[in-house]
Parts: sequence; C-alpha cells; structure tokens
Amino acid sequence: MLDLQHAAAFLPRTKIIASVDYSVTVGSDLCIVTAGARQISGESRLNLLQRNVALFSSIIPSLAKYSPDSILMIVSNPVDVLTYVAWKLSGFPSNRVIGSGTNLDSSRFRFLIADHLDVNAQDVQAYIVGEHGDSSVALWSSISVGGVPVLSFLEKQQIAYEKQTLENIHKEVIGSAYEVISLKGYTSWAIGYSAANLARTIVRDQRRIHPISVLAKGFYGIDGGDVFLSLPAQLGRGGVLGVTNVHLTDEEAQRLRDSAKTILEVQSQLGI
Ligand SMILES: NC(=O)C1=CN([C@@H]2O[C@H](COP(=O)(O)OP(=O)(O)OC[C@H]3O[C@@H](n4cnc5c(N)ncnc54)[C@H](O)[C@@H]3O)[C@@H](O)[C@H]2O)C=CC1
Ligand SMILES: CC(=O)C(=O)O
Repeated sequence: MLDLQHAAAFLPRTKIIASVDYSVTVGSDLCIVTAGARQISGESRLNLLQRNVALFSSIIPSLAKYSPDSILMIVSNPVDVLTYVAWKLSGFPSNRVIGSGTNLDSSRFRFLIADHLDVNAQDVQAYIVGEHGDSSVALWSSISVGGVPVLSFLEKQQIAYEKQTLENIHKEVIGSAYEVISLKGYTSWAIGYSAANLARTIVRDQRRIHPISVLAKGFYGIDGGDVFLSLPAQLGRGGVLGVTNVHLTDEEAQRLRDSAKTILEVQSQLGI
C-alpha cells in the first residue's frame, strides 16, 4: 500500500488503501480477485484448484457481504472454475460475476497474428474462446484485419494458407503462460493490462465486447451443467449485458463444447 501511495505525485488523484479487514471494501462497484496460489514451471492451471477454492471460501462471502451490488471479476486460476465458485459463494446473479478468461489469450492471439502479417494488433479482430487454458478454442473463421475477413479473403483469392501455421499460432497462445512462467516464474504485465482493460469498460460503462468467462450454459449447445467459460460478451456498469452471437463453424462449436466438458469434469470434483 505504502509503495503505491508513494507514487501519488505521478498519478491522477487516487485514494489507495489496504487492510486485512474486509470492511474497507464496503460499497465497491467492482471487486477484482487475484489472490491465490500460482503455477510453478510446467504445472497446469487446473492443478491449483483445491488450494484456491479454499481461499475463495473466506474471500468471496466477505466481499459479497460488504458490496452486495458489486461486480466480481475473478483473475485467480483456474479462472473459469473459480468464477463458478465465486458465483455460487456470492449468491450474485450471473451477469455480475465474470472471469478475466480469454481476454488475455485473445490479446496473445492478436499479437501473434499481427506479428505474422506484420500489421498492428489493434487492427486484428480475433477471439480465443472456451477455457482460459489448455482446451481453449481459436475462432479462425471470425478473424478480420481492418474489417477484412482473413480466411474467406484468402480462400476467395485462392491463396494457399498453411493450416499448420494457424495451428502453430494457437499452440503458441496455449504455451504462452508456460513459456513466461518458465522464464521469469510468473506472468504479470499482460494480465495486468487485460484486467485494467476490462475494469475500464465496466466502470466507464463502455459497452465494449470482450471474450470473458461468463455463465455459458445454453450457448452453442453447451449443456451438462452450469459452466463458466469465455465467450465474446458485452460489458458495462451492469456487468454482462449480453453474449455476442459470433458465427462458429461446426468444428469450432464442437471444440467449445469439449472445452466446457473439460471444465465441468474438474468442477464435478468440488461438491459445490
Ligand atoms: N487469469 C489469468 O490470466 C492469470 C491468473 N493468474 C493467477 O492469479 C493468481 C495470483 O498469481 P500471482 O499474482 O502471480 O501470485 P502471487 O503469489 O504474486 O500473489 C498472490 C497474492 O495472493 C495473496 N493472498 C493469499 N491468500 C490471500 C487471502 N486469503 N486473502 C487475500 N490475499 C491473499 C498473497 O498475499 C499474494 O499477494 C494465481 O492463481 C495465478 O495463477 C496470474 C496471471 C494471469
Ligand atoms: C498465468 C496465466 O493464467 C496466464 O498468464 O495466462
């Protein structure tokens, strides 16, 4: 807290407080939960589940008690399952409980596509959906650059593109966190920007569309239980305002359902 307060002269006027007493959070508009165990090199996010569920049992009810009208944004891993846990423990409506989900994976994806095509990542529209983790799904069919749909453009021009190149880019996205963790022990900068990007949309009611972890049951044939995973959703002061109806190919929809199944299998061990 002190270390951040000492930056006061370089920041817009901001009140920075910290406490182990949850009453300091009273009346929050947005609660962002990043507490928890993190992966060691080579460990999967799903492996953190038991340790972080135990933490959530003390954190979430206290936040919900002091800020019953807030939006909860979960970042701790495994983010999709912990968003479900936070939803259950808070008793909040599902539109007010989100996970940072694949907002980060999609940025990694856009960065890699932009790098491959030598364009600006902000001009690349592309989504990773599903689990924030190993079963994530790349929506190749909806990639556009500067408004031009990339795959159909290439197909129309009969320009051969390497399916393997595309698969490799997705593999690189999945491997991104593992690579950074093996190099420096944890990831921090990109997730920080990703969470700040989501927070800005929410508190400023920007109504932008972000791929984030939402209650996904019923979308794209996802059934089998209440599951949170990432879909492109519109966000604002009310939380999740709607889920965008992005066109998925049959293969993409099947991969999304498989990703939901992976998360549900892990969730079934919880007994919540
Ligand atoms: N969703 C995403 O894309 C990402 C998620 N993460 C996840 O975020 C979590 C934290 O990672 P790091 O910040 O790297 O770990 P860290 O070890 O640097 O920080 C964890 C923090 O949690 C705090 N904490 C532990 N128990 C607590 C409790 N009961 N109440 C309040 N705070 C408590 C610790 O004091 C510590 O400051 C991990 O689960 C990690 O996997 C990290 C990066 C990206
Ligand atoms: C750690 C993590 O989930 C990430 O950087 O993607």
